[in-house]
Amino acid sequence: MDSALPPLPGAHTIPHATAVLLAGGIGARAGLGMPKQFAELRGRTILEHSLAALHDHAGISGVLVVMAPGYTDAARVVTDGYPRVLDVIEGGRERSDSTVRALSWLSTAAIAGDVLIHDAARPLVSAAIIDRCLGALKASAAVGVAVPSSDTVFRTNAAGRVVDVPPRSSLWRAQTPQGFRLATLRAAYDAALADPDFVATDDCSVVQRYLPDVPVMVVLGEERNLKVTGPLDLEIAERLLTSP
Ligand SMILES: Nc1ccn([C@@H]2O[C@H](COP(=O)(O)OP(=O)(O)OP(=O)(O)O)[C@@H](O)[C@H]2O)c(=O)n1
Ligand SMILES: C[C@](O)(CO)[C@H](O)COP(=O)(O)O
Repeated sequence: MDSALPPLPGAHTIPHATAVLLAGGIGARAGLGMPKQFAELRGRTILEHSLAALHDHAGISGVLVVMAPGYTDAARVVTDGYPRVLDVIEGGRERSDSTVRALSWLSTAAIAGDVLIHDAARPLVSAAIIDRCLGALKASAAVGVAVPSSDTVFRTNAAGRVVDVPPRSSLWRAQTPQGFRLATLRAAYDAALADPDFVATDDCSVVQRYLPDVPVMVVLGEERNLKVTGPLDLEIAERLLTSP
């Protein structure tokens, strides 16, 4: 196979996927006055931490970066040093709209196979998590990464009354990356987009809801793979980056 890039060490033994790095949000809850993916932790932007984790993994053949509208040039300054970045494109209004844009770009580029979708807001993702996700994709068409919930979770109604307390042993907190056969994720989104009530905060739920016959399997994440959402998360992530 002709390739402009040398093969990654050990790449032939590891299953491969294209990665989508979702950085299309504006970071309203972080309150920084700019998308939080440009905040620096230990001298590198959150965007670069997340990008490097995917880019440098032997199982990732290329990374498509989906960026908040108006920030693609700023993102390219970061992605320039990463030759396996396929492109930087603009995201949509919601996270799921950004995924749809990525799926459309991948179709146009005739990229098939498996895809890992990762939040740029999770800069502490480890190679071990990516390994587990890629490994599980060999047998499953949809894979989520999650950690067992250490909190009891209340489900409430609009009045704030607790209507259900699911057993904690069945509750997991979803993280990213989430891995899919591209054809499966595309089929799920095709069905979702035909639903006028479609809302989703992650991609596994789209497969789970719209392709109920496709099992979405879970592999273990890590507590340190936190999502930088509010100001406190920035402090925690900064500290975690100094410890293994
Ligand atoms: N329209 C959007 C919204 C979110 N994301 C990405 O999805 C991930 C998880 O989203 P979240 O933490 O909610 O990020 P923001 O949307 O930026 O945050 P906020 O909701 O506080 O504005 C982030 O990497 C974010 O950049 C995206 O690609 N496109
Ligand atoms: C995908 C996700 O990170 C899993 O926990 C999460 O659902 C993203 O949610 P957000 O509302 O976009 O922060």
